[in-house]
Amino acid sequence: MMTLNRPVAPLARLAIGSRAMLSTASYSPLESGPGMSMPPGFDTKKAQLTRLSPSSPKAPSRVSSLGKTMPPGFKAHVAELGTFVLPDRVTGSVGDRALGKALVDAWRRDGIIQFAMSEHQRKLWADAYAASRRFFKKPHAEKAACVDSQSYAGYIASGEEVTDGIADYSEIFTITKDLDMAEPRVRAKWPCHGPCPWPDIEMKEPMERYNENLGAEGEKLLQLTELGLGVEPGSLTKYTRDGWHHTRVLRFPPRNATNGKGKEGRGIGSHTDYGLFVIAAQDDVGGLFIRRPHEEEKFANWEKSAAGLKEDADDWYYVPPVDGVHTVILGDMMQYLTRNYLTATPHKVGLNTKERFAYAYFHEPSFQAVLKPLEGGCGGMMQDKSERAANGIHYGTHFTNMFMRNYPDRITTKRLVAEDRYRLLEQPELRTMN
Ligand SMILES: O=C(O)CCC(=O)C(=O)O
Ligand SMILES: [Fe+2]
Repeated sequence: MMTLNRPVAPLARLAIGSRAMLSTASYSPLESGPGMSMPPGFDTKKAQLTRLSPSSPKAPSRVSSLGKTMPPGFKAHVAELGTFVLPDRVTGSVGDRALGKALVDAWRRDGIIQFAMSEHQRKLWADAYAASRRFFKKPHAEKAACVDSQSYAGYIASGEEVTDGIADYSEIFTITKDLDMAEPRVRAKWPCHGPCPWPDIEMKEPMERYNENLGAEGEKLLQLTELGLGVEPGSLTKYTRDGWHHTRVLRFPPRNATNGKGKEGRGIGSHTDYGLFVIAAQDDVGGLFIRRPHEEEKFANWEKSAAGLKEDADDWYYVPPVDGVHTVILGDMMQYLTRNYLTATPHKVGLNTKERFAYAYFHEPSFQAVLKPLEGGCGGMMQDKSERAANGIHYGTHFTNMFMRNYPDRITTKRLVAEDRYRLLEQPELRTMN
């Protein structure tokens, strides 16, 4: 794997294969190959030069093969990312600060970062992947029985989810906070609160183990982000006490074996996710595309749907599968908190020639959190002095809005509406963190 090495960020350690080196995440030149072509009018030479800092030692010498897995029929650049290594603990050391800054810079430049899985995480992902394959192989009726009328956890059939008015082909098992019927918030009929309808222990145990680990990773990333932004420690992590973290375990059918409910070749339409970060793992098939931050591309998904944004444009970046890494993209709440200094990463999924499995863990604020934009940090660059930016956002309302929008026909949405649960979101106890 070839990476552009920049002489920056002294302590942003990168592991490439077995070698560790110093650099930040970066993009390689584009690549042409089967099923790929250059976007019209794109000048590779210029692109390479603009991605290198003036003092970069040399331009890349060969074109990567990572783009070979890109789903057919898509035009996109290939994102070749360096791989960060996260420390076991964040202490606020000089090294942590440098790493935090490098992460923030990479998100601002690329919209995505990639970090190495530990040996333990490789095992957790392998077990979750095996459980996912096992689950999705089950007969339809068995999978379809995994629903709950109070939570959005459970099975979503291919063609059931809607993004920007078009059915997605992803088949999903969603995991939300698993709360039994006696739990006070479930008894009080809080929207989206209820049990997770696990099919069996073989699915539950590995997924819970993996999620717990990713939860700790998410907290570490938040602490590093605080350091990178130069805001008070706790400015972000105060929102994730009892965070409304959730997971989407995903399977995508091959492009020639769909049920015809969606659009040819489209797995999930262009969208942004809702919270702080999405930490994701994918198998070796390939299908994920992202957009880099663009000054002129303005969106705020919590106000007006960003779904469908530039879906058919040519300037997407394909995120090739790399063994042993997690990727991290940003969500709506990170954009809101930083007043657009960090923006949510628009992304979409294409269908490949083979079925594809992926795992997306969403590190989120508490359902009850009312978020306010961060103060200070980044030399005053986090600016949006509008009243709108100062009002605060109730994360639970944003989450509920998004799930009602994605699953208009699901039993959970119907019950929420029939029982007028939505109005509870205004109550003070749903807006006060414990
Ligand atoms: O399949 C992927 O890699 C990403 C899935 C995704 O965007 C989502 O579940 O929201
Ligand atoms: Fe997503």
